[in-house]
Amino acid sequence: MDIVTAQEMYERDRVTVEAVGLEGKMLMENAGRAVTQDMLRHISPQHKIVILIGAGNNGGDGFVIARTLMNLNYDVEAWQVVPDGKITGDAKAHKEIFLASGHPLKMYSHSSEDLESSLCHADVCIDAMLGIGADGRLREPLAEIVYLCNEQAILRLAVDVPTGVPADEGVEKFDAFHAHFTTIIEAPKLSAFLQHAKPFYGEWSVVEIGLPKQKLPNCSRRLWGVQDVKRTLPERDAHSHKGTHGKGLFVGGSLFMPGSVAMSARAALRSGAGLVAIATDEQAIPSVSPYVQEATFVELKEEGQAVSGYDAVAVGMGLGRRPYCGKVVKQLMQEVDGPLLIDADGLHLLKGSLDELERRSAPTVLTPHPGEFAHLTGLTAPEVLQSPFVYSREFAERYGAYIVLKGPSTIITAPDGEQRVDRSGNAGLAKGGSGDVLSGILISMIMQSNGLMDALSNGCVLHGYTAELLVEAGHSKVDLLASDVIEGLSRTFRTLSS
Ligand SMILES: NC(=O)C1=CN([C@@H]2O[C@H](COP(=O)(O)OP(=O)(O)OC[C@H]3O[C@@H](n4cnc5c(N)ncnc54)[C@H](OP(=O)(O)O)[C@@H]3O)[C@@H](O)[C@H]2O)[C@@H](O)CC1
Ligand SMILES: [K+]
Repeated sequence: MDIVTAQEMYERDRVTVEAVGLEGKMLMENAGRAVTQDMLRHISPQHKIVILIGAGNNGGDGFVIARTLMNLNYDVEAWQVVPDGKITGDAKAHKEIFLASGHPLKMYSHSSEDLESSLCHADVCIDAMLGIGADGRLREPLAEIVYLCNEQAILRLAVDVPTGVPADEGVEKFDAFHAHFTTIIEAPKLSAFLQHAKPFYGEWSVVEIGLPKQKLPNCSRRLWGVQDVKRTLPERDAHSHKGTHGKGLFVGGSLFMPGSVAMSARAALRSGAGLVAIATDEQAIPSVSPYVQEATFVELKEEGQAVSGYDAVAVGMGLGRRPYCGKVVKQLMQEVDGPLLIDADGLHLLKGSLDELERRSAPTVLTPHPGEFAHLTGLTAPEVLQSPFVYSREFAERYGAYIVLKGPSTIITAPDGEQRVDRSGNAGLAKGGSGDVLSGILISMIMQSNGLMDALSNGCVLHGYTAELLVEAGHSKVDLLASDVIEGLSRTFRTLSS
């Protein structure tokens, strides 16, 4: 599923009208009816419903929704919250159809307390005030109405985008309608994945309104989910041997942090890697080896490691930040001629060798969380969280690297700017060790897949989906451990292949 900016959505609209002659008015009818159908999951004929209708096409959708619900005999009060003169074009046409159908329309005015009283007595409030056309902070009377709606103990449903939420990234502060559910039209907008905007959407779903998929412009961003994994996960060949599934090297771990690299290596094996070697401090080997009996070990040396003969290398997990570790990361960037994944302490140490990153011709994968990415880029973490799509694309393009920007919505970016978003997982993953497990799964996928983007996207979903399955099967989001996720991978692979 594509993820779009407001501009890209308008472009899709324009192409649809031009290429196949589906008019705006017809699209609005489709949109309103599809949204109504979706919202019927949350409302019943016993509910008192208030629908708030704004000036633009989002308000136009509102007229269609109100008419459809009234035709179905739902108990609906429709409120136009802007002056008549503001309603133009397709929205005006649908207002006329609404009125011609004999339905009553209430008008909001500043002095009116009626809306407040209606909201007080209602069970459900549908927000069709403002969609992707939102521009700047909410102006009156919308700001006041949104405040009123958010104050009520009422089920709040939003059409396309909750009023006040910018469709795109880059906006720091806004007030908005706090929806429990949002029905998004055609494609989720960027803000549905931003930490500070996402809560306003509540749970969201997407409805199709008849845009001609074959004719639409290509989109460089898409959502990646379990169905995509099923479609693209390589099958294990019956005639394969351990070499077929790759030999990975994990460089990391130290006397006081032996667990990280051990978990990465074990996660790689549990997700299908053929062979795994670990380069770590000599003193750490006795504590790591019982946990990953299948691995072989090499001593991590200040003067450099032998890196040939591996299909992929990961560095950084539990490595520490001792002065010589920076040299280790630099040497790997210079000498690893296959995929190199840099995580955790490796990312911290990378900051001093970004020129090496730019010089690499083999693929490099960086797996930062927003704080690590902020450190790498010189931005602040809030800046990263406000515009993660644009900053990760800029960095990926500038340094020719793959970026896996981790979070509740993980954004995976290729050096050519292609982006994929993985929303799988739960709060149980917000724990030490989760990143190490993810790195192991990613290395394993990289070694077994043809394309790097599929490998990274599938790896992220496998990690998150495993946490979901574990919580479904009895774990809680509180007790879940990173090591549970490793052992849970067997259930995930079984589920995916059934
Ligand atoms: N394929 C599609 O995409 C389809 C899209 N469709 C729907 O169209 C929606 C987009 O419609 P849109 O472009 O008319 O914008 P929309 O969000 O209704 O707002 C415009 C109005 O808001 C006002 N306004 C702006 N900022 C404001 C603020 N801060 N505070 C207060 N007011 C503010 C602005 O007022 P003005 O600046 O003129 O005073 C203007 O009148 C989209 O989300 C979807 O629901 C479907 O119908 C069919 C197919
Ligand atoms: K809305």
